[in-house]
Amino acid sequence: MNICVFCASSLKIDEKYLELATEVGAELAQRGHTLVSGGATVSCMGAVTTATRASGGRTIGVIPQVLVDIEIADTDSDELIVTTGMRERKAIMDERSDAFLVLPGGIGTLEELFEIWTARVLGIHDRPLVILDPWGLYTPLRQLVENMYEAGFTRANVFDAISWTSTVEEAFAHLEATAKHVRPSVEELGESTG
Ligand SMILES: C/C(=C\CNc1ncnc2c1ncn2[C@@H]1O[C@H](COP(=O)(O)O)[C@@H](O)[C@H]1O)CO
Repeated sequence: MNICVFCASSLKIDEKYLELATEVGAELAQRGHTLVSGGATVSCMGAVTTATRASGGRTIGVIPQVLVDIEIADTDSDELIVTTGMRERKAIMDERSDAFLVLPGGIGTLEELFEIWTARVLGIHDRPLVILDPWGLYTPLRQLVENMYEAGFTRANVFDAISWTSTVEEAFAHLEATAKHVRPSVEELGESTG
């Protein structure tokens, strides 16, 4: 699968979040998946891409020109797509992904999570959306959405559209068990075209 990982760009976070992103990148590659990321070298975004390639995995980075200009683009990416802006970037990350994994992050990560979550609740797509939150950063968010549900602001399927996990193993097991369409690998494509 092409798995999109949304995660932090901040340089101020605890080392444990970078270690988690590294573990996720390695696991993603070892399970034979391709990483779709925001194409930046900073923080967890950089950690997940570096670890994916270090474990033999393929990476697709999608980054707006403005971030290329400040020289944080992941130029080692197997495929680096430069977009005119953030909206186009998110649209391409969406198009290129079979499943979505959200790690601890800030408001940029939340924006990405909510776009995919909302679309799934509305039935616009049925791809897996998994949160990996070992330290409970998103527990208040979950509570907030529960409050919204109880007050009638969200649809009943809001929690069917997302899975909360706390270990890397659990997160990947869930992504793989619930994915409905899987892309042929680069090797399989090569074989079929001779
Ligand atoms: C120069 C530094 C960071 C540059 N900022 C970003 N670089 C790349 N991608 C970013 C940046 N800020 C937001 N994004 C996007 O949102 C997600 C992460 O945002 P968050 O607020 O850190 O959760 C990320 O997936 C990007 O798509 C160093 O300070």
